[in-house]
Amino acid sequence: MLSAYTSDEIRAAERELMARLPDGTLMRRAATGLAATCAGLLPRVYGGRVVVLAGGGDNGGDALYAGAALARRGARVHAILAGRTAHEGGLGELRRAGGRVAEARSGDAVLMEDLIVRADLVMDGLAGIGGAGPLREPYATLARLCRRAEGVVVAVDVPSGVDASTGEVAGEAVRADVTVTFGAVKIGLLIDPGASHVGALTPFDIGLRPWLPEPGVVALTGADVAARLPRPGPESDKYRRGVVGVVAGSDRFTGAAVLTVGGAVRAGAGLVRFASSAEPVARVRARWPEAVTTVLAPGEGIGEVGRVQAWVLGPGMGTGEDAHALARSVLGSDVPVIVDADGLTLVARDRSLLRREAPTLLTPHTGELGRLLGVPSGEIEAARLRHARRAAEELSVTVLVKGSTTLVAEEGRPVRANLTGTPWLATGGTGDVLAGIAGAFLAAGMTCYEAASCAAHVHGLAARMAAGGPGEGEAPVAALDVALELPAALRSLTVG
Ligand SMILES: NC(=O)C1=CN([C@@H]2O[C@H](COP(=O)(O)OP(=O)(O)OC[C@H]3O[C@@H](n4cnc5c(N)ncnc54)[C@H](O)[C@@H]3O)[C@@H](O)[C@H]2O)[C@@H](O)CC1
Ligand SMILES: [K+]
Repeated sequence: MLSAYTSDEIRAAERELMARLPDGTLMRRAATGLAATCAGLLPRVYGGRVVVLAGGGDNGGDALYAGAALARRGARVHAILAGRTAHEGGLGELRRAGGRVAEARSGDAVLMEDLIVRADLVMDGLAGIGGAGPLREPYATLARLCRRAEGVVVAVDVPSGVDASTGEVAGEAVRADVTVTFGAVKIGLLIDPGASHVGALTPFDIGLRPWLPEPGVVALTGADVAARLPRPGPESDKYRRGVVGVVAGSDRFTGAAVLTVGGAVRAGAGLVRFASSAEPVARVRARWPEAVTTVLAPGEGIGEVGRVQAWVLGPGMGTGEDAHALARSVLGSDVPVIVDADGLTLVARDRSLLRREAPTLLTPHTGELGRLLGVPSGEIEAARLRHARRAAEELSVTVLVKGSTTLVAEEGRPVRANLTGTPWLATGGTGDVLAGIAGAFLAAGMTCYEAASCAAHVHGLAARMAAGGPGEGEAPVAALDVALELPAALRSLTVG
């Protein structure tokens, strides 16, 4: 399990550790790790062109010390100082190692731009966990110039401009190829928009672990998911493996039903019971003969469908009066329910639907979450963590917020960030598949929190496999491809 922390938590741990070590030890450790990573990224250290962007704080200090280490190995290092002051020790060491220094406020702008664009490696030491609010000038201009860098951009601790505690980006921010982060992963490195500025995340241990608190955000690894997934034993039968009920689709939207059932079937449900109007039932029967189907008359509830251990409610079911009555019938059951898509619209209109004893998992994208909370979706995208937590608290449910970073929030537990997502997943119908997967896991006896976070992981993995790896040439995926790839994704997970 990967644990992530706020800036304040990291600082508190640093204070504890620093009190037990000679002055400057931690920065030395950090700079040594940073220099080693940078050396590995340069085609050749000797003669390599390195630009160090140094802010006025300790983040700049790390970068200057690391620059000095590279200069001692023969790299041609230029530091560009963004602050009115710079870390004294780091600057002195860089100068002694033969590094050159320019000041962003007074130096030749064209020359500095040229240095950044043509460097083999740019180290972003503008701001780390001490960064606050949108980057001011000249920090912002330097961060912007990094986009044009032809060489590799290495963020020191945090890409400057990204809020280390939340992943929020209020203005200009560095887009790094690699981020070397010290002591522990910061929350903002896992959550978009911050996460998409990180590049390859490279944690470097400086010994903080014993002083870190319980994390507020965590991410499951493949081994964590493998250890949690239900595996059939010799005693298993379809009922023990879990019966998922799916209420989805309508005469207008039949595809959502096929995809949701597909997600559940391919993720290993013992049995899927599908209930809807005649047209989606016909489509589901044709595509998934494994499913047991029931045709519901308009306004009819789920009374005759048979026993299930968890329901998936919503994809393509419509939002009219009959759909509302059906939703009430499903949410009136005493088993866990996943509410997705149209189900979320119904719940946003009538929150009384959520008053129930059994657990509920909502799976909104940011637009749907916006409707649930009465907040524009742009605000949610800019501050995902805050809104995911707020939704879980306000609605007293487990919430899985879909999007470029999928988050699972439940009151009293760390938020789980999913790391397997891929931009290829941003295509119609993939959410239906995700709801089906979560349904299969929930019916097998997992909690909403575990089922949601494991489903997000497996869903992302299946999408990546369907899209092909970077080496193989990537391609767009369709939602059904993701469902079909699920067994391979599940097979690839091994308990570590
Ligand atoms: N505290 C420690 O023991 C250690 C700290 N380390 C480094 O120290 C960093 C934290 O250092 P600091 O607390 O000095 O803070 P930072 O260096 O992260 O940030 C403060 C600097 O950024 C500038 N700044 C902040 N927000 C800005 C904005 N919006 N626009 C323009 N400039 C802005 C400030 O003026 C100041 O110069 C960590 O991220 C890490 O890189 C490491 O050396 C490991 C050990
Ligand atoms: K930085």
